[in-house]
Amino acid sequence: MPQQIELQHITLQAKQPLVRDISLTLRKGRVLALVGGSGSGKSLTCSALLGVLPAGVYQTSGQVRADDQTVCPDQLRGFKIATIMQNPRSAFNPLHTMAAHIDETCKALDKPADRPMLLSALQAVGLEDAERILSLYPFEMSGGMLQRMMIALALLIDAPFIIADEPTTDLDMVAQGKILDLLENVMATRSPGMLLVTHDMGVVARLADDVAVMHQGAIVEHACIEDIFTSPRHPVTRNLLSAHLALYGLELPG
Ligand SMILES: Nc1ncnc2c1ncn2[C@@H]1O[C@H](COP(=O)(O)OP(=O)(O)OP(=O)(O)O)[C@@H](O)[C@H]1O
Repeated sequence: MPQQIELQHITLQAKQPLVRDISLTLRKGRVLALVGGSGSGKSLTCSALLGVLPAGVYQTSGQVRADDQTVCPDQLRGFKIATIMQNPRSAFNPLHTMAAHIDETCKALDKPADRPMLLSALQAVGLEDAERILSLYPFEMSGGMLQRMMIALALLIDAPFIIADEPTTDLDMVAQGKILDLLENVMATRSPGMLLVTHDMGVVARLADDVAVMHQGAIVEHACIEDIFTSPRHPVTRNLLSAHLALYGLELPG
């Protein structure tokens, strides 16, 4: 199993450049937060890592490496990298039960649908009544339950890396808190490498070890969590922190 996955000098473009010369390293046991305003290029960076660029977007340079070997992202998706997406409802087929989703995922990855592992993954995410949960269709579940199910699938796959793209954005405050507890627990018990995409500096403060800040398709600051919160350098980082502190009536020291 790889210990680190790197994006090296990735440049993406459609009619115009969208993402410029991005280099990031995900390490097992660490959470790298990718933050930045809307449209700064966070999701496209994740898509490049997963090899699922949208139609009309092309990679013009760069590579993905697992440990020290260049790899095709197709080899990583699912097998080595699990994804937890924003808006969990759109990630599930409305015509399939949870049991069918699990079968499909296991078949796609050529993994046996191991019952004890499945029960332990559901229990780990707090979906206790396994029989009932497995019989449910997505419309019968809340956003928080579906997000838990996505995390359970990531645990079942047992991928060493996880991309969590805005995992709490569409949830109410209580559900958000529970999902953050769960992600903290996943890090403590399984130590995957995690790429956490978020706008929310509160989420960053809770989970991240390192932070990369994106602006207009480029990484403008990359530092450990302590440095980001105590001595942010780039104006975009300072703005993100100011907006976060303002929620608590605080200001960034000059
Ligand atoms: N399929 C596409 N064709 C052309 N441009 C695209 C396409 N997908 C995204 N873009 C553009 O690329 C830029 C980066 O988009 P991206 O979705 O990566 O931003 P983001 O940081 O994830 O934003 P958000 O936080 O709002 O999800 C934006 O300017 C967006 O309009």
